[in-house]
Amino acid sequence: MRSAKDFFRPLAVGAPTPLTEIPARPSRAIHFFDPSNEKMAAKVPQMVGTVDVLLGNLEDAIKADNKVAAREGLVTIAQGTDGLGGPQAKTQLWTRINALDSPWALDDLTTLVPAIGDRLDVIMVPKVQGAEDIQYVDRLLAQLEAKAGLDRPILVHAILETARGMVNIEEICGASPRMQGLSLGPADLAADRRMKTTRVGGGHPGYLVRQDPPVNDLGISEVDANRTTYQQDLWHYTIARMVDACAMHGIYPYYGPFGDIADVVACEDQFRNAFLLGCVGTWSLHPKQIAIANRVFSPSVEDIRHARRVVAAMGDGTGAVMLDGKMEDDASLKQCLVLVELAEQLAAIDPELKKQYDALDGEEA
Ligand SMILES: CC(C)(COP(=O)(O)OP(=O)(O)OC[C@H]1O[C@@H](n2cnc3c(N)ncnc32)[C@H](O)[C@@H]1OP(=O)(O)O)[C@@H](O)C(=O)NCCC(=O)NCCSC(=O)C[C@](C)(O)C(=O)O
Ligand SMILES: [Mg+2]
Repeated sequence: MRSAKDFFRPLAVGAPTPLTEIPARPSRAIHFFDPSNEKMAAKVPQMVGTVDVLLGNLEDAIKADNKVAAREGLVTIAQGTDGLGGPQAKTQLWTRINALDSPWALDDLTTLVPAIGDRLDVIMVPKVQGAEDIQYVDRLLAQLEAKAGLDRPILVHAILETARGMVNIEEICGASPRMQGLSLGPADLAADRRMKTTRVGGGHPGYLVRQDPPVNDLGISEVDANRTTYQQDLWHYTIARMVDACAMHGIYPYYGPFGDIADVVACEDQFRNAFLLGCVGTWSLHPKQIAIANRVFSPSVEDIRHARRVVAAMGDGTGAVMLDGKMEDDASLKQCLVLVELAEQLAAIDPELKKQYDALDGEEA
């Protein structure tokens, strides 16, 4: 563990000073593309400005034979695409490097940082097991940033994909001032936990609770298979744990992948559960998931209307008032302010959303 006085010191001479606060940049959809896939790569320039984050994936889903092509493709795309990546860009540029124990991770970092370090906002590290993985990347990035003369630290995002990573979640979040956030890796995590699922995220029809049975005159249950069942969320515990760990450390939780690309309805449900629990965004694997993520992770106009009314009704923010038959007080005001602040951040980059929220301005509180 680093002492508090050293925590915000650069880990290499000449490396940029770590940030004391992680900027709340909109990142509703982190859209994955394979930089070695010509068709996908060709779509990147037209996606800039339409999605909050474009992520060049180098890890799983990239064939072993294409690992070098993906890395080089990402460099070409980052260098040749205007408006992509960097602190002022509307669309951030992230990458997911290969796992730290793979033959590719070191070359990923030593190639990308000198070539496109000024464009790369966040590096996603897969299969993080504990603070030691983050600390390794932290020091190496500092050395590479110093060598490349970068003036801004590249942030780090961990994917939770192992039981050990989940158990060590708080120490992972607090391992470095570079830590930007966490994502759920449901497929690897399920395998590591030996869950009996075969999907990439989403629910399972077998994970359910069933309505109580009818009871006969003697008070004995009559077993009836045709009772209503309610499918439960397999990921509730994991997401809730991520949200707490991130909130405690001032970093951001994200859902992750939803592999049933065709099922846009269940995808939206899963994303919304994560939004309501505190996540700021999710992954998009296919272009059609971007609009779903943008919709779900932007507060609705109705929520903002209500939140603004509570803010207005609460005056100096203390005490209790009645609004529409409900009690509002300091704590409900704080919840409303979370939504109002998020709406302001999103309106600053999303003109369509800004128009919708601005239309509320004339309404009476
Ligand atoms: C699902 C797939 C195979 C369907 O790909 P497709 O070609 O069959 O789909 P399509 O509907 O036919 O595509 C229509 C058009 O969109 C393009 N397209 C399609 N996808 C994209 C994209 N992402 N970005 C940009 N363009 C895309 C595609 O090339 C095509 O272009 P065309 O009209 O010119 O022919 C494809 O979308 C894909 O490969 N997506 C990315 C998958 C990925 O990144 N997986 C890894 C993340 S999940 C994960 O790793 C798990 C985790 C966290 O580790 C753990 O839980 O453990
Ligand atoms: Mg994985």
